[in-house]
Formats: sequence, structure tokens, C-alpha cells
Amino acid sequence: MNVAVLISGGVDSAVVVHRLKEAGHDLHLFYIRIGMEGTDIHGGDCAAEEDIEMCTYIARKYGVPFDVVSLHNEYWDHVMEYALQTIRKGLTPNPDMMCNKMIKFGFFEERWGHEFDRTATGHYATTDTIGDTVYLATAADAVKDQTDFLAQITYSQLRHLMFPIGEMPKALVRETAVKVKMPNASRKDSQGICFLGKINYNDFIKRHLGTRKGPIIELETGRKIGEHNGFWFHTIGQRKGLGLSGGPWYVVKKNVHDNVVYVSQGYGTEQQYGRTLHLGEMHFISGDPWPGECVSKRITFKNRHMPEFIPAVITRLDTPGEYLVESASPIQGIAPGQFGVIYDENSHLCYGSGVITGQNVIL
Ligand SMILES: Nc1ncnc2c1ncn2[C@@H]1O[C@H](COP(=O)(O)OP(=O)(O)OP(=O)(O)O)[C@@H](O)[C@H]1O
Repeated sequence: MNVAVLISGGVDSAVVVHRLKEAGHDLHLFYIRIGMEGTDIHGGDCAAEEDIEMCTYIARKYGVPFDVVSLHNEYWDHVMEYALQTIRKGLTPNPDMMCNKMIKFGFFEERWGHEFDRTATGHYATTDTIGDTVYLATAADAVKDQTDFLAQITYSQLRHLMFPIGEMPKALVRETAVKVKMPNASRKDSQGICFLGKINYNDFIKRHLGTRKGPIIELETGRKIGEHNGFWFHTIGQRKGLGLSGGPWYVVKKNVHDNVVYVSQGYGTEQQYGRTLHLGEMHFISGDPWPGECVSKRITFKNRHMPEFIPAVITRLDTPGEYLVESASPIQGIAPGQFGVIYDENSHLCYGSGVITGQNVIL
């Protein structure tokens, strides 16, 4: 097969190259450059240059063509804009998810990927075919599983993708890299394309949204216990960076209109811990798993990037695209704007995701 390999300079995609080459495929490697001209949010683009050098070395080692392609404007127009708009509304964005959908598998596929039989990445994910339908499925290494970042991709994107290391535990990926003398075998994980998802983006938000002081109020007592620099710096469930003494304090609610951040201590009350998630704009990657009645179907889910899959039941609501997820155990940090990712009961198939809507952000 002719395979386009998305390579980052990190160990995972390097091992993808090795495995595919061993399996006899014809490869073409691509590094996607995002490059933040003028913004310098992680100390220039040195990290990218190092990553590209690593990719060049790997391409030479395996004797395969390698191109650096730029999706800088597309990243800015789609992922950055989405992130800023979401934050402005008091919601929590998931730039990694948008980056996969719009950039890695969106514009890349449209411009370059479609010329190949498949596009391969080093994501920790797998696929499973049931009948004629292909499903996104979880990785062998549950802790490294990245299906929650992929749960917004389309069916045609999924059909074209390959995840050659999805069946391998991370330790085996590293071992393989050492064995085949990959120069990045012991390198720490790459910067990744979607740095917005990886950095503490306070500086970035400050540059774009500025600061505006407002009160921090204890939810139960209504007592003002501190000041913040703008609700947009705070996320529901957040514990660090509040600058309050006598904690731990958690952000439990925001009033966007009045620029108020509400906090509470400990994780004991129903306000801090919800048991239900309201999801809107539900996206099922491989079609609706419950095309008939959908009442209290057993599932597992994630409400952010985390290793555990939480058991729950899901019910379709009357409004199209809206679902209610009810968990037996309390759910920490339900942040409106984030995605609730839906899996089958055994946490094997990833059905898709919906946007979390909620009462704890007042617009
Ligand atoms: N700048 C980039 N250009 C092309 N592909 C990329 C880039 N960044 C990431 N990818 C692809 O997306 C996959 C997952 O990226 P992620 O940022 O999660 O990195 P990772 O899990 O640390 O993987 P790696 O070790 O390969 O960097 C990578 O394995 C690679 O296939």
C-alpha cells in the first residue's frame, strides 16, 4: 500500500515508520508545520526545527520521501479561533480534538493525504470492523489511549486512517525504538502539533483576551474570598492557580455576564460533583449505535482526557442531537464546552462525542 505517515519527531510516529516499512508498504512521511509567526508562545520555533531534523534523519534511515507542509493559516483560522471563541463564552475548549478533526485529518487529507491508500499516525487507538462497519476502538495501552482526542473525526476520515502502534503498550514502543536504534528512542514526548492543548495557555489567553478583575466567591456562603483576573482564566474543576489560602479550593461555577468565579472547598457536595452530563451536537463516528429506542443504554464515557472509563447509562432526549448521560458515581470536573466521549459498555468501541452543556456556567 501507499501510505502517508504523519510524523512528529517523537518516538511513537518513528516506530510507526519502522513497522510499516517492515510490513513492506511504500511510505511518504509528512511533518505538518503550524509555526506561530510573531506570537512566540513557546520560545520561538526551535522545538519544531529539532523535530523536523529528527524526521529528516528517520526518512534517510528508511530511505523514504519526506515533506514539511504548512497549515499555519488553517490552524489559526480554525483551531485558535475556535479555542478563543469558546473561552470567551466561559466554556472550556478542547483544541487537541479540533486539531485532529480540522488539521491533521481535515486539511491534510484534502491537500495531500487523499492521494495515498491510507494515512498513518502514532495515535494510541485502534479500529474494529463489525459487519461492514468500521469503528474507532481503544488502544491496548488503556493509560495511553487517545481515542478521546479522535472522537470528533468523520467516518470517511476514520476509513482512511491507520494506527499501527495502537495494539502496542508504550513500553514496547520504546523498546522497539531502542532495538532499531531510533535516534529519538529516549527522547521525551514531542511537542506535538497542537501546542494549545499542551501548554498552560494563560499567556496566550492574556494576550488575546486581556485581563479584568472580578471576585472569587465561596459558593456555599456567598463570601468574597479573593480576586481573579478574568473568568476566562478559570475552568470548572480547576484547583491550581487560584492564589487562595486555606484550600484546596475548586472552581465550581462561573458567571460570565458578571465576571464572577465561584469556588468551593473539597469535593463533597453535589454542586462540585455532578452525576449527569448533558450532551449536545452529538457526533457518532460510524452511525447511531441506537437507531431505534435509546433509553438507559449501558455505556462507558470520559468527560476529559483521563485514563479511566466511567460506567453510565445514556438516554436520547427529545431535542435532536441531545443526550443525557447518568453515572452511578459522581463525576469530577464537568466543564461545559468540553466533549463527553461515549464508548460501549466494555470501553472497546468509541462511538463518538457530544459537547457538554451545563448549568454551572451562567452566560
Ligand atoms: N507536527 C506534526 N506533523 C505531522 N504529524 C504529527 C505532528 N504532531 C503529531 N503528529 C501525528 O499525530 C500523532 C499523535 O500526536 P501527539 O501530539 O499526541 O504525539 P505523541 O503521542 O507524543 O506521538 P509522537 O511520539 O509520535 O510525537 C503523532 O504520532 C503523529 O503521527
